[in-house]
Amino acid sequence: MVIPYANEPFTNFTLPENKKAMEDALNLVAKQKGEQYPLVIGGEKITTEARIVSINPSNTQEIVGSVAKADTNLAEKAVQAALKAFSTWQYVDPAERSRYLFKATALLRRRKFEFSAWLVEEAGKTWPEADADTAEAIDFMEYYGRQMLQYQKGMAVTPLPGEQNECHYIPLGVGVVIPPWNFPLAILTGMMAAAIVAGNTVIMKPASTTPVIAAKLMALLEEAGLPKGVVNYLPGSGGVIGDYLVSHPKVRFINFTGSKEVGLRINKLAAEVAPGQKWIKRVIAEMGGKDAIVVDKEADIDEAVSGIFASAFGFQGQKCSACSRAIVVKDVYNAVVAKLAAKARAVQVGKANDPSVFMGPVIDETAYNKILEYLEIGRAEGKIAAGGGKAGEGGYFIQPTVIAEVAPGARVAQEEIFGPVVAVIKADDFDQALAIANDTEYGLTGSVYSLNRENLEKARREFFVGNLYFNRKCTGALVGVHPFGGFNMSGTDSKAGGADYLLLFMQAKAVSEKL
Ligand SMILES: NC(=O)c1ccc[n+]([C@@H]2O[C@H](COP(=O)([O-])OP(=O)(O)OC[C@H]3O[C@@H](n4cnc5c(N)ncnc54)[C@H](O)[C@@H]3O)[C@@H](O)[C@H]2O)c1
Ligand SMILES: N[C@@H](CCC=O)C(=O)O
Repeated sequence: MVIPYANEPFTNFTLPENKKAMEDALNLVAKQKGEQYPLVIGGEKITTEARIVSINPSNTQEIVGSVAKADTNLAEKAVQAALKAFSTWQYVDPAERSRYLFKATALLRRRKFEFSAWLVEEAGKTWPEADADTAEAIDFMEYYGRQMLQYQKGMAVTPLPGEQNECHYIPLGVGVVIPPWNFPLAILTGMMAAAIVAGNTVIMKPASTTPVIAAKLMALLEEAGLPKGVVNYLPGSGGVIGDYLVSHPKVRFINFTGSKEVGLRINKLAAEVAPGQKWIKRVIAEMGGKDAIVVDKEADIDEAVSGIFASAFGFQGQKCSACSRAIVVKDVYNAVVAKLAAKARAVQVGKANDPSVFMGPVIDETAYNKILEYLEIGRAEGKIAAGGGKAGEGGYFIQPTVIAEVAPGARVAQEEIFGPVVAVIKADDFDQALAIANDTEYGLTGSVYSLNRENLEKARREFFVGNLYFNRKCTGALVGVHPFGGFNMSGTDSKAGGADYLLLFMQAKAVSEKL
């Protein structure tokens, strides 16, 4: 008997005991900084001469840790280990598989502050953002564990006299899990947990900027007693081992979350049938966004500004769900720009481990330079109303930036910047605002601030995004509550954290016996 599912509560850091627990966790992490982590293949720990070094984006002089780096030989070894583990794991009772997740969740809950502290130091997440990432990882394991108990019952079929019929779910095989760095615990955990609880075995290739938190997750799974080879931890270059694994004839599915460019490449590679391959590979690809918040002339302007601010600048705008376009009806445009710019100018940017900071660094030098380039593009395409440059030395700090007077087709209004930058676009009326919102190749999240029921209903029908919100921010989907995934170039709309998600990792077998 499992207790009903409920979302993990967020931590209130204004309570002295929680603040102290987080400070203790950061101290613990500080003592472990610089440590080395091996690959884990079929339970065997393997070190390599080649390394991936993880740098603290708040302090680029500091090494968070270094991990072994797999080549294609080790990738092959990982496929073989996962195949071997699959031969038994596929027949383990689904309820038993769920229990491994419940145990791992219990362990993670006990060490919640510690995992959040690693996210602060390795990903540059502020305390609340790190806490939300850890809470979501907990939710994914709890939720998918319970979902598997439902799917275990099979699909309902129509009774036929003289036959005994059933339709039950079986796993697919060996999968490759390729996560992004921006939710390096939650998304990785969710993608891995769904696949294994459904009876598959996986190779987990973490993002190269956040491999240490993934090593911590691997250790947690081992502590939970997960059989060897069910999950294999394989950091390495995306271009080298990523391509090798995606093209491998024995790989049955790829569970990817990341950029449009890499997602499309994986989709194309996976579609080619390799010699010895006897299935069509399944690709789950969740990709980028260019998400919009529409503000109607009949709206609570202060609420709208708060929603845009939180969605555009939370975790430095590095969320696929981030608001990178605010589309405002002309009657309230100037008021929204002025209030948003004032709020952005008041933001404190600094080291993520400082609890007084609202915005930490962006992830790495490549992101830093790319965002700074977009700020220059934005300067030419619109009017910088706040921010527009670097925000300090020693780490990858960028000011929260508001670009006003941007045309809907401008590059900063069309391309995913993945940083703390929002383009504010003026619309003549609500219908035009909605048309501008839909005029993008992406379709992930969107939000509408309006007090006009007719306009809300129009948006409900016509705003073409996978996750639509009214009168609230467009980030922060909760597992079980807001199944997550987008349309068009935002991906395959897999609806992570939704009741259908596990079906992506299973196939249904109908069995009929004549009585
Ligand atoms: N839709 C969603 O649910 C969602 C969630 C989070 C992030 N994202 C998107 O992710 C992007 C940011 O993440 P990122 O910078 O890590 O993305 P990315 O595409 O650069 O990398 C994602 C992963 O792919 C790997 N990779 C790179 N080349 C590969 C290859 N040739 N074969 C296989 N794997 C390869 C990387 O090592 C990494 O683990 C943004 O576009 C963001 O919108 C989407
Ligand atoms: N699920 C997260 C976004 C994940 C992508 O970065 C949200 O809803 O904000």
